Amino acid sequence: MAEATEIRKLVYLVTGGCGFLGEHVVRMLLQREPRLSELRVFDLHLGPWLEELKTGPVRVTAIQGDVTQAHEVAAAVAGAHVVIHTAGLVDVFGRASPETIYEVNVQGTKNVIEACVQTGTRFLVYTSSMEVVGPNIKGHPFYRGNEDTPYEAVHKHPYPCSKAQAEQLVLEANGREVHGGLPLVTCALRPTGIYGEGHQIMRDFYHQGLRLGGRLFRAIPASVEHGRVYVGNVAWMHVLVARELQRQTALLGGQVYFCYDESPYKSYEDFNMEFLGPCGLRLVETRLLVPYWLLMLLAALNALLQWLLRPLLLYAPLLNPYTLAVANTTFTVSTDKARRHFGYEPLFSWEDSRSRTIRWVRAVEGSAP
Ligand SMILES: NC(=O)C1=CN([C@@H]2O[C@H](COP(=O)(O)OP(=O)(O)OC[C@H]3O[C@@H](n4cnc5c(N)ncnc54)[C@H](O)[C@@H]3O)[C@@H](O)[C@H]2O)C=CC1
Ligand SMILES: CC(C)CCC[C@@H](C)[C@H]1CC[C@H]2[C@@H]3[C@H](O)CC4=CC(=O)CC[C@]4(C)[C@H]3CC[C@]12C
Repeated sequence: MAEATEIRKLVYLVTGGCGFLGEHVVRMLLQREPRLSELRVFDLHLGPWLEELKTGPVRVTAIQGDVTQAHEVAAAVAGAHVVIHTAGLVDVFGRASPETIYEVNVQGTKNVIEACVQTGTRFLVYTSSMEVVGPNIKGHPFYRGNEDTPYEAVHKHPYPCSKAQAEQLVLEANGREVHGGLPLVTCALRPTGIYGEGHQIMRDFYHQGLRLGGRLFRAIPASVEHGRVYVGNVAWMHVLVARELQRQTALLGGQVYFCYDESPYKSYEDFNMEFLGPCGLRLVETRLLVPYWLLMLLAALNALLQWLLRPLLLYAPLLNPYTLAVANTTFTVSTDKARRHFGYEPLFSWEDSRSRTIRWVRAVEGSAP
């Protein structure tokens, strides 16, 4: 017991700690970071599940706050050794304005960096995204690429633009002098499409399938590969990189890493069927009935309706020209950079990731959409 208290001396802050990924990072830190003494969970909306975490050996501090408010961020960061910045506005459906997306994702990240500099926090891990690379607006495939694969990253949509800007800010901040005179050490993780327990879009597809009598209709050719990674492995990568950033500052500082695991390369829809299939849904082949030009037309119509209805109501369906382009462009990664740099191996096998996700979808079954 005395030993455990002796080694527990680190304070971590997780921004966005009540989100889909953030919750997994929080739980993973509590399970797998033995040097943790205090875990600060910062989010705009705090989850009630945080209460159950307050009984363990680590002090869990819930902080309701907004990353766009510099003073709130600085107060939360003060005294933390490590910040894991996952908070972000994940919106590719036109729910939020481009200004709001920029404010949260870019200004929020600037506030986190400045708070580290002002208060003397030295280690910052940023949750970036595959979207900072692509798919680009030209629809070029990125086929099993790695962090060094050349790719023309051209964005127009506010979400990837904001993530790319924020990532650049984080990487440029590496080496800046923080309060106390030591250098800031930063890195960025780029998950591909995350799946697993708590994944809202998977839940949406599941409920949509139930409404359609147990069927989903294929929209994207099976040959288009879309990179996916299990949320538990993404969380594990965050925990590991945060730990190793403190030990190997020169090697890891200023680096980017794709998040990867053993999840198979498949199309977005075929991949979802790995979980939705065992829960009773089937994917109906409709390629001949719904040609791609018709999907593009529907997506454009959705965008038009969104614009027309905006003064009256928020119309934000899953299908729009951007989501169609992302789903319809091959983007997969194949890399071992995280293994080489900080010894990352996925914690959950594909079988584990799959069965955990299926179990969660089954539990969602009774819940309202
Ligand atoms: N879901 C995915 O497939 C991927 C997500 N990412 C990135 O991972 C991170 C987490 O994403 P998810 O967990 O999927 O999203 P999420 O929406 O479930 O979680 C984001 C969290 O940030 C919080 N947040 C939003 N605005 C905030 C603000 N102004 N101040 C404080 N907290 C705020 C939200 O309340 C939420 O709890 C994001 O940065 C996202 O860009 C990257 C790649 C893929
Ligand atoms: C019937 C349609 C054509 C299918 C629509 C599926 C889309 C809603 C999703 C297909 C690909 C997803 C995105 C992708 O996984 C990459 C992402 C990374 C992020 O950082 C945030 C989420 C997302 C943009 C993700 C969003 C949903 C899709 C567009």
